[in-house]
Amino acid sequence: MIETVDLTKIFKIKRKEIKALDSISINVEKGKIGALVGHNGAGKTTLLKILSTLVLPTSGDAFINGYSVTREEKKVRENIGLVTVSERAFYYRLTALDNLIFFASLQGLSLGDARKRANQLLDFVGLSEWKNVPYMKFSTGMQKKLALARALMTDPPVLLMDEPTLGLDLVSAREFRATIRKLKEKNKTILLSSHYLREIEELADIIFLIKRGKIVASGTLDELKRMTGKVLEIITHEINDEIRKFVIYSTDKDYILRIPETEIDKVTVHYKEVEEKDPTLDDIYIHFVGEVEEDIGRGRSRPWRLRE
Ligand SMILES: Nc1ncnc2c1ncn2[C@@H]1O[C@H](COP(=O)(O)OP(=O)(O)OP(=O)(O)O)[C@@H](O)[C@H]1O
Repeated sequence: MIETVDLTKIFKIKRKEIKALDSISINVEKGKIGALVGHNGAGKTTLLKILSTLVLPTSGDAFINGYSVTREEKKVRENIGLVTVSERAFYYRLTALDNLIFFASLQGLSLGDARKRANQLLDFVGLSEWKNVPYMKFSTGMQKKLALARALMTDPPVLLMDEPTLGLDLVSAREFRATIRKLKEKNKTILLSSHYLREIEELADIIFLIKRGKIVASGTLDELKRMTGKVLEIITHEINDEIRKFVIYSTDKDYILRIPETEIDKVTVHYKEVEEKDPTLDDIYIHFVGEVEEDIGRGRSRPWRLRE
């Protein structure tokens, strides 16, 4: 299980303070997949780093299977596998197999056990054929698979993945998602961050929407859909700053917008056609997270009204 309680992280650079996480409380139950979703700089990586004991929180605490990241670092490390995006995480000249054996030896596995486990995991992530190839020849997809294999070397119950499919082609991303689903079947608890809403829709049991270090909404996809309500799909030929974030498609003459019913009273839109739809995760994201700059320098000096 993964739990955070009022987790706050403030970075201090010279005299400036950046609140990367602001009182975050989340919970991912055993055997479930949680997804962190938010803009660049929202705080997702910082949260994953705190959970993997790489960064200490300023206040609050986080627990991996009940072990505190601030007081029981060693126990936490035994319980987690971290999959990060850094390509420099492996030795370039060593083969995939030797890399895994090297890292396993750091974690205290005997050479025999490490070799056996490394071979099993290379098979599990689909890299068996490449096990004797130096890491420097690996594509991004293969690097990610190897990072996952390394995270699984000690068979940890909890996996933390920062953008696991970033930079992967369609087929590699699909394969990677299938592997993540297999891990769920093995009862692993997973927290991942992603920018790909389709991926989150496919994988996540619980979704956490983060905006500027705060959780602005969380729940299953169905719960978030209910919170967002119906969405109006509108065709209009006029656009303004208030509604720009809702545009999903534009032609020479028209814009197609999707605006949650609950927000329609707050904006001005002259429309030609309107149709009521169920919300997608894109609509949910725009509703709760929106544009990060949305409220900077744009005072809402008058109430916005829908006019036909
Ligand atoms: N070591 C650090 N020192 C100072 N500020 C930092 C540090 N790490 C992160 N930050 C700041 O904390 C905030 C959150 O960053 P974080 O990397 O956690 O966001 P993110 O949601 O993972 O973004 P991305 O999607 O771009 O990876 C940002 O404003 C970032 O600039």
